[in-house]
Amino acid sequence: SHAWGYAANNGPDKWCTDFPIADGVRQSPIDILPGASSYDKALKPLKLKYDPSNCLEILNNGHSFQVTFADDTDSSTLKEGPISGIYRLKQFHFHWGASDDKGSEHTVAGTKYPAELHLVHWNTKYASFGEAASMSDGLAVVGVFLKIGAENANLQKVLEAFKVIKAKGKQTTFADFDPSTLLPGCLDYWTYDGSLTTPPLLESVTWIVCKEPISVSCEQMAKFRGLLFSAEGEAECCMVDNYRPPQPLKGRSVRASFQ
Ligand SMILES: NS(=O)(=O)c1cc(F)cc(F)c1
Ligand SMILES: [Zn+2]
Repeated sequence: SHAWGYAANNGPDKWCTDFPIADGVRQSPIDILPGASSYDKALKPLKLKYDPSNCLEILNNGHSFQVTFADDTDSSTLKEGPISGIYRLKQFHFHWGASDDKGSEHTVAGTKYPAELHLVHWNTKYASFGEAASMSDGLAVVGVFLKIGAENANLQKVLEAFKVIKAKGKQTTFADFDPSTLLPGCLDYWTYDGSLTTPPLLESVTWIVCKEPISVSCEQMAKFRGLLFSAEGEAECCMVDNYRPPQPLKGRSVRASFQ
């Protein structure tokens, strides 16, 4: 079975064994070089509309924690930006480090942030997330960097749920959460064609990475690191460094929505 993870024996350098697309032509994340990205005046502002009542549950899946949304209607959607059509929010999750000097998946001219938020959306021209995930224009993920600073009050509700989802496989109901509270004030972004950053590493993602980070305090980051990769009854293994390092650009261009 696919026991991929982030340890030396099953981490990013080993994923190509079970998932050969790991060495594909449009893999993510990447190191974003602002000086090498090209401003595209045709890029539209992001149009994000989220309905907090679509929020369903929060779960520890053994790789990260994720908040899942009801995606049976167009009430929580991403439109415009670099995409065409309507993409529905499916879930959001994070990647983070064992210390504040690392943790993000995308980097900006080599700069690593302590964490990165991913808001995952799927193209409604397809019947489901699962079908969309196998199509080159199937998914759109909005990435938001977290930077150490003031406590982020909008994260508190998520952090409070950690006590009941500490171990792999734990989940609990999570209601009335508005993910737009986790977006930066400025929605300038870089965009490029990429992939899922975890197995199955499918090359189906239009990446939309916000230039402006949101804040997180070091105490809040410590709470992220209190989650476990391990299930109840297993030897405890802290959920940290659940990020894939940047992958080769392989000729891709990165566009900027701003000058
Ligand atoms: N980390 S990611 O956003 O690329 C991602 C999203 C997803 F819905 C499934 C995955 F396996 C990976
Ligand atoms: Zn992710």
